[in-house]
Amino acid sequence: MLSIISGDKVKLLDAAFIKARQMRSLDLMENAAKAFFVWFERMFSAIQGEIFIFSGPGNNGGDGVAIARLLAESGKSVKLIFFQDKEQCSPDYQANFERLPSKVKVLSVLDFDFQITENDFVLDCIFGVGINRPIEGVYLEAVNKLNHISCHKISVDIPSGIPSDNILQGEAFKAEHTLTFQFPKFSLLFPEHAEYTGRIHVVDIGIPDEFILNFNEGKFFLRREDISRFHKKFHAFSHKGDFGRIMLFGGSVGKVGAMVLSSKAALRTGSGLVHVQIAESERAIIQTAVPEVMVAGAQEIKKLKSFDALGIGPGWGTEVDLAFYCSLLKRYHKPLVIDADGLNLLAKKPENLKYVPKGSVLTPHLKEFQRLAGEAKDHKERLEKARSFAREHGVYLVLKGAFTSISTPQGEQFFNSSGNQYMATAGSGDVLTGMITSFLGQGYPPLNAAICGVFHHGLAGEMAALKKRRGVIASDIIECVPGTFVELNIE
Ligand SMILES: NC(=O)C1=CN([C@@H]2O[C@H](COP(=O)(O)OP(=O)(O)OC[C@H]3O[C@@H](n4cnc5c(N)ncnc54)[C@H](O)[C@@H]3O)[C@@H](O)[C@H]2O)[C@@H](O)CC1
Ligand SMILES: [K+]
Repeated sequence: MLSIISGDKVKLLDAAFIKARQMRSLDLMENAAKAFFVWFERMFSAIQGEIFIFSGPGNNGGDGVAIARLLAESGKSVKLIFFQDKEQCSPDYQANFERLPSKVKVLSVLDFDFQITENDFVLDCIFGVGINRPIEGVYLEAVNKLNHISCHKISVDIPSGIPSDNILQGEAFKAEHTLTFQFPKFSLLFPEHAEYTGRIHVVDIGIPDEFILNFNEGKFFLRREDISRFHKKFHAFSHKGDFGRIMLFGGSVGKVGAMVLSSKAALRTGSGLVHVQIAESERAIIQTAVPEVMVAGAQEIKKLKSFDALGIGPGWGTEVDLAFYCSLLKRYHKPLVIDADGLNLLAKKPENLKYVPKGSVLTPHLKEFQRLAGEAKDHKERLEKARSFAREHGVYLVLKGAFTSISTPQGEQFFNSSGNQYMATAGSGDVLTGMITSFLGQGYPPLNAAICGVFHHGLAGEMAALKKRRGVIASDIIECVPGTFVELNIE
């Protein structure tokens, strides 16, 4: 798992690592430039355009100069455009400048005509995590011009102008791809910056995760290779009971589809037995749509404790009898999952939050979270609110969206890397509720259930989108859930 650390700690991290390894900062810059070069070759080997590298005065600019050398040595046509005289640039920038081969054409931004064509590349190495104020003057002029040119655009470490841990003030470079070193900078995960970052790629520059952990501030980035350790192992002697008995509450008149999706997703995630509690008139629908599901009667509701996990909310409606809801929460003492109308009902009467069993998983989308915790001026503040909410109520808060975050009662935050925009479709959230409830019912601790649910859900969305793109619907995501276990090699 990658630690996400703040920009001002990056310098401390670099210094500590360099000291521990008895290397030079220049060597670390070389690692970064090489990592970029390898990635670039892999991504764009088929495109033959000219490469324009815009280099600012700090070490981000220094990366650009080192990259210019590597690309030129591999036979590419490279122009380096600088903003400050060499003497005013960082020492590692200067050292790299001395090593530039003569075939790299070097010119001041003041003399550059911005003649760049569609097949060409612009590498944005103007500012990295050292940016400390909005860009202006010659930098702003260049960024504005570049943002109006159509070509391949890549930001190195972070799009220039975006502060590493805050919301952008003013303008920034708009990239198609951002190649970030070692871990994603926090602000790359904010929806406000999506039009600037393009696709985000993380490359290793040789600092081990364990080393970065020393500087961790409780934020983690979840990648594919991290997921298997959160899974429970089952064996040949495992029986239906081991895979859990769960009950889902929801599906009011006209919204039974939400329960169809949740219950199917739970079964596809591995649940042994799934009961649903739905409006009386809708029973035939669910039993036809999902014959594997059982409809709960008064007996099951009475014996709530015999269920391994509950999932509350998909399509429930807000007309639910609150006394019934509170009695569920009060009678069930194990972690459960609350989504959709289950959350809306809590937002209406926040005093009922105290009945939510500790360790439960709440899965609001941005609007539902706003109803629960109030308005936030931006995503940074929203994430802070999510962290406080999880702490205050002793729950795991899954804030859904791109880079879904999971805030824990201990104050940590995990950011998911799977998924895509095509999953923003009706019923996608109901699928996630079914999946997390399923993992919880299979005996996963709540954090593991939330992490596995969120990651597999996103991966299923990616798999569904391979053939269907914006035509993906929630049922397609469910169909791809089993394939995610195969893909991640989970038994
Ligand atoms: N471990 C890592 O993450 C590594 C980072 N490296 C690179 O180093 C970068 C950080 O380098 P620096 O700390 O030198 O920072 P930057 O390269 O981001 O630039 C900072 C310089 O720009 C000036 N500046 C800041 N904001 C400005 C503004 N709005 N207008 C004009 N000037 C402004 C500062 O006074 C300083 O001189 C990273 O983003 C990365 O690209 C790599 O070289 C090596 C390893
Ligand atoms: K940059």
